[in-house]
Amino acid sequence: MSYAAEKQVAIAAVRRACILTSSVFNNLVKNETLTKEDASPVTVGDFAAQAVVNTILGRAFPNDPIVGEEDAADLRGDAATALRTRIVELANATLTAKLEAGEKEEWGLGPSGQQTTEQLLNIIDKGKHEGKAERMWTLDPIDGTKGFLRGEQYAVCLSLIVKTEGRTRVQLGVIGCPNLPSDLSNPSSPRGGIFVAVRGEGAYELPLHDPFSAPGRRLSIPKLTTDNLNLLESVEKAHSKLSFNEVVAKELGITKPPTRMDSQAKYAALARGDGGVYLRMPTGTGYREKIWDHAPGSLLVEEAGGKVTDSRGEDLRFDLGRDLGENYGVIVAGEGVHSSVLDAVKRALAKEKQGQ
Ligand SMILES: Nc1ncnc2c1ncn2[C@@H]1O[C@H](COP(=O)(O)OS(=O)(=O)O)[C@@H](OP(=O)(O)O)[C@H]1O
Ligand SMILES: [Mg+2]
Ligand SMILES: [Mg+2]
Ligand SMILES: [Mg+2]
Repeated sequence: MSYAAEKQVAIAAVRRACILTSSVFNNLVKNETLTKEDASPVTVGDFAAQAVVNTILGRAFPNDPIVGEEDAADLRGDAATALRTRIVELANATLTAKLEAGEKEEWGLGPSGQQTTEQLLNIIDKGKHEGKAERMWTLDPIDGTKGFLRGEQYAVCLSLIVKTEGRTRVQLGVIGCPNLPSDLSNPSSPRGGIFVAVRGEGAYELPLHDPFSAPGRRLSIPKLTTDNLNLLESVEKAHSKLSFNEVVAKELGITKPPTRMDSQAKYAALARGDGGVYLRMPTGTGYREKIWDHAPGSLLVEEAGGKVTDSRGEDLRFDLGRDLGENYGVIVAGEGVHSSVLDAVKRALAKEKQGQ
């Protein structure tokens, strides 16, 4: 299946959300960030971007469930009036902006797209789905919120997961990276891109502001050897075990320093040929990885010629609910090096067990 209609809607939704988040960053004021129950931050940008994407998906594919990271519970009380007002203003400004190439008014866009506060809170809550369905979307409206707040990497991440022939797999992935430099080695190179993959059709990078103007650049992971590999890893020490990565790098004979980057921009960078290995091993707190943090990125890398597994070499599970299941870590690499990385991870795990 080509998922052409879904792809068009998803690209348009991610583009609008990226414009919103970029404008929020430039105008973010102090009280526009909340701390969630798990102590992680969420901003007016995360909520408003989820409202925008869910509105578009809800209009274009009303029967599809959405598994979104955020919910509106913290926005409903009197204490949240200022926050709520700002989110409504941002979401409506984004939805009502004039129609661009590839967009349709029936998706809730353009001058007639204004929503009430209640409608927007309810559409944010459409993302509360349990994550088990024959067909569902995943949305991370701002992946890497901490990176977003630092003015560094973050991504708007959308995927479509479908069960076909008994297998639940990601079929479409769209990742908007407003801050990703076109050349990672040159931070002043032009920034921003939309990364798109449809299963069986390859991975592409499109221009962020005009994604329908051209077919985009096809992505293919170059054949790297351990001499020219380097690790891509999280910035936040709490999100993955960076000390373990050092051991794996040694096992692999990698000499280049790691590239640290927030969000699924790591998957996008890898798909484009930067780095070569994204390693995300659990820190031992019992945290379970979320499907929206890996679904679009994993398809993007696979379609660019890479492989994504856990540390046992097994496929990631997108059929268990909002979590990926028990956290065995995530190993992402080009086809040619994935098995060496997996072996190195296994050796490093064995050494860790022996207390070496
Ligand atoms: N303890 C723990 N372990 C592993 N992962 C966690 C943990 N806590 C949070 N998260 C998730 O990490 C998401 C951000 O991942 P990143 O790769 O961007 O991490 S990092 O910021 O680069 O460190 C982040 O996504 P966002 O919340 O969308 O930013 C979280 O879903
Ligand atoms: Mg995330
Ligand atoms: Mg997020
Ligand atoms: Mg978050």
